Amino acid sequence: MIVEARGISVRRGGALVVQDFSLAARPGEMLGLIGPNGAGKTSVLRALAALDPLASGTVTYGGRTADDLGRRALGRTLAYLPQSGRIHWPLPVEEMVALGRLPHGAASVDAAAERAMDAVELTPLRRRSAGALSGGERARLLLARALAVEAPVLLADEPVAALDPYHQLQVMELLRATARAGTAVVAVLHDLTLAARFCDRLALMKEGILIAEGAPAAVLTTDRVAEAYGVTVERGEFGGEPFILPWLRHDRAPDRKEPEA
Ligand SMILES: Nc1ncnc2c1ncn2[C@@H]1O[C@H](COP(=O)(O)OP(=O)(O)OP(=O)(O)O)[C@@H](O)[C@H]1O
Repeated sequence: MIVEARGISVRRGGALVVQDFSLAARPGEMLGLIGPNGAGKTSVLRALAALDPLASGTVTYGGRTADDLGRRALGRTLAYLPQSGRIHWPLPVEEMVALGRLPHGAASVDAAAERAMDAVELTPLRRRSAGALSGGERARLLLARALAVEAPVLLADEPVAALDPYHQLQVMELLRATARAGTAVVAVLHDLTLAARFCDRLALMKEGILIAEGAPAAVLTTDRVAEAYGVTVERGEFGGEPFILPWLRHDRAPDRKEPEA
C-alpha cells in the first residue's frame, strides 16, 4: 500500500515545524527519513501515522485518508514505532508483543506475535517483565510489537538509536526484509552509513523542509551533508557498499573539494 503525504504542514507550539512536505512510500520499499535534530522528522512520521492534525495538506493510505479508513482499519493499515518508547505496564514480553495483534482482534500470543518475537530474538525472554529489560531489549520489544501488526505500512522512529552494533544490523536487516516482503517501511535514522546501506531511497529534511530526495548516493553528497548537518564526512566503500563517517564539524574542517565520482 502506498502511503503518501501531499503538501503537508505541521504546526507545533505555534510554529510551522513541517512546511509543504510531499513524499510517497511504496510497498516493497525502505525509505529513510534523515536530517539534523529538530528538522521535523518525528513530526512528519507522526503525521504519516495520523497522530497529529495537519495545518494543511493530506496523507493518504492507498488513496484513502485516515477518516475514510476509520480507526479500526487504520490500526491494521499502519504500525508505528515511537522514538525511545517508554513501557508503562509491567506486562510480560510476550503479552506486550501480542498487543500488536489487537487491531486484528487477537488478544493472545498468536503465530504473528511469535514470528515478531523470534525476529528480534526476544523469545528466550518472553516471560520476563517488560519493565526488567535493558534499553536495547526494550527497543527491540517495541519493534516486535510493531512488527506483530503485520501492517502494510511500518513507520519506525529511530529504531536503532538504543542498539549495539550487532542489533543495529539485525534490526536494519529485519526492516529491509519486511520491506522486501511487500511493506512500505519509513524509518527515521541518524546513522548515515546505515541509511545509505539499507535504504532504497532517502528523504533529507532541514528546518521543516524536504531539501533532497532520491537514491542514497544522490542525496548524501558531501556538500549536501555539510549543508544539512554542518559536518564534513569521510566516505568509502566496502564490498561494493558505501560507508559515510561524520568526521569534523563543518566550521572546523579544512577547505576541500568533493572527490570526482
Ligand atoms: N510540543 C512541541 N511544542 C513546540 N515545539 C515542538 C514540540 N514538539 C516538537 N517541537 C519542535 O518542532 C521541531 C521539529 O521537531 P521533531 O521532533 O519533528 O524533529 P526531529 O527531526 O524528529 O528531531 P530529533 O532528530 O531531535 O528527534 C523542533 O524544532 C522541535 O523543537
